[in-house]
Amino acid sequence: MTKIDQPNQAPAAWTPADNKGNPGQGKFTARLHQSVQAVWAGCHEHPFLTELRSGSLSLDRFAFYMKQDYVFLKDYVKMFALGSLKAWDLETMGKFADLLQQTLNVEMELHRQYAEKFGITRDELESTEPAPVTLAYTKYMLDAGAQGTLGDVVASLLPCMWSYSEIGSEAVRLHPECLKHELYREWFMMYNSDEFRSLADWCVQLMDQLAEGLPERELARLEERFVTTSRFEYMFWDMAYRKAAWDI
Ligand SMILES: Cc1ncc(CN)c(N)n1
Repeated sequence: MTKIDQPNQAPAAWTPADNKGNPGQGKFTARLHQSVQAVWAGCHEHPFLTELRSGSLSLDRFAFYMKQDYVFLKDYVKMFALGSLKAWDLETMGKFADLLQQTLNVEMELHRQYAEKFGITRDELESTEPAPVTLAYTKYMLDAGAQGTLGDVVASLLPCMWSYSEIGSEAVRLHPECLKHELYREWFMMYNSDEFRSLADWCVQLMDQLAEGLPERELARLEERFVTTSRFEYMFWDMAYRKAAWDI
């Protein structure tokens, strides 16, 4: 397995372009990973995730997360539609179309079944009002995708896949006790699965392909997308921990 096939670790080191116009070395995703080190570390160490790993997270906090995540997923799948729309080759168009159908018809059904184990009904999921952070995150992502190129779609989506894959695999590797909780273990198994890892892998590789040969101005915009949605990932954990809905 090459480094790039392991989305849970940063790909080979990145050096920026110099001021004589020479391009930087290494993978663009290494630069992205470096730029969010502190944000992702903040996610790993957020009480929502430390308590989820130890099994001490309260069920009402997790239920809040599940409901907001359902709202999130509805817009997340629309990003796949945008990916298919903005791609130029049939293979990438097909991959995004498959992801759309898989997520909409398989993963969201699994989410509904999993939510039932926490006493959340399907009606409750469907009628969940987006909390401010969920709304800001999903609308930012959809706007970035709608206004931009396929690179913007992928840069905005990448933290969703890559950070969750890293969270799932690091949890199981470093805190195997996370698999002991009768309800939360399923969550860790999903994000530590080979399927999820290969999805994150694919997205990392696509990002590097799309970044190849782009001028620094465009790379900087893609980096900004990636950093922004990474920050939203952090805020999503924090929102769920605080159960931060509208307070007015
Ligand atoms: C907020 C959020 N971000 C990412 C994922 C992983 N698809 C998720 N389920 N929810």
